[in-house]
Amino acid sequence: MSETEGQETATSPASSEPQDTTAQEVQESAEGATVEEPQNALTEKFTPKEWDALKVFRNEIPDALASAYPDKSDAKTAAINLWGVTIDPSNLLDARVSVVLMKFLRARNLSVSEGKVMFIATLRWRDEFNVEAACKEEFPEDVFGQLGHIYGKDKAGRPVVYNVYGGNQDLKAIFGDVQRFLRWRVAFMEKSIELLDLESTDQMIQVHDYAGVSMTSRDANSKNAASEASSIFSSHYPELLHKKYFINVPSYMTWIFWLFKPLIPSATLAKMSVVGSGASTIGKALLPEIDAKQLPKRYGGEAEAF
Ligand code: HEM
Repeated sequence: MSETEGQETATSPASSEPQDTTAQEVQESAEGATVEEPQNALTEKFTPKEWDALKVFRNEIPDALASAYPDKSDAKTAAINLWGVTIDPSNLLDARVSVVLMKFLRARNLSVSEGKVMFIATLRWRDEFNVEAACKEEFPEDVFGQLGHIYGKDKAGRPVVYNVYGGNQDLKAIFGDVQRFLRWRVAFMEKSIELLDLESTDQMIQVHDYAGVSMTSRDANSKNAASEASSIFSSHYPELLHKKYFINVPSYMTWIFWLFKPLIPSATLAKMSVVGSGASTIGKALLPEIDAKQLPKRYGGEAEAF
């Protein structure tokens, strides 16, 4: 049975035309007419169970928007924008909207009620945190200029995003103001998401480079920043990560990985690997995913990058 077989739950009983369920799904509108379900390469991979959950979730969206924005009188009907996608409650039949909504369902094992709670909490958090302002903020180049790099793609076209938390960085200046760091980190995450077309790519690879860090780098501020950022990502950035590598981790510090275990959902933890130091060790871990031409030389690739 193909992955898309069984999605076609509401074809017109009068229709004797054979339906091409891989190209489009057909579903019944409120008036009983059949309407086409727009598809892209990502929605075509949804399973029948995922489609079922998505259809129920769509009906909950107006109510979710009303809960997220209690002060907005037209919240149930007004379109919102999330990660560059317009979510219009009056027309949710859009492939990229389906991809975004599916992230909340997948992060909650296809439970519509839990996915809805996460969706509402994410929209509220985005307002409270003021993600829009964080994205416009100018951060001092001498502090943040070398902290994040978006460079290259993996073999499946996913963007690769590097956080250089080691190196010769002034970690005291970076983490001295935890809230400012979080605004920078969230803005950097949003910038990385802009590279996802949500048509064929909807996840990224993240790399943390810890070259040169020591136990003294882990002060109260950097620990708070790390656990707060980690909690923001698991609560409000569902299913955006394909894999995450922690590279140049000093061997005596690998245990720190396990400190995060209680904070991170097990499915996310399974996407993470700790890699030792040196270009050849790192290359061995990353080259199966990222072509040498897309991988910086210092990580065992061939690219003349940062
Ligand atoms: C000593 C200096 C270190 C600093 C300044 C630091 C900084 C950070 C920051 C800011 C985050 C937030 C998440 C993000 O930015 O994507 C983070 C997350 C994390 N760090 Fe570190 N870290 C350090 C050492 C380590 C070490 C040695 C390990 C061991 C592998 C480690 C493992 C992790 C894990 C597992 C996460 C959670 C990732 C996530 O939720 O996506 N960290 N760290």
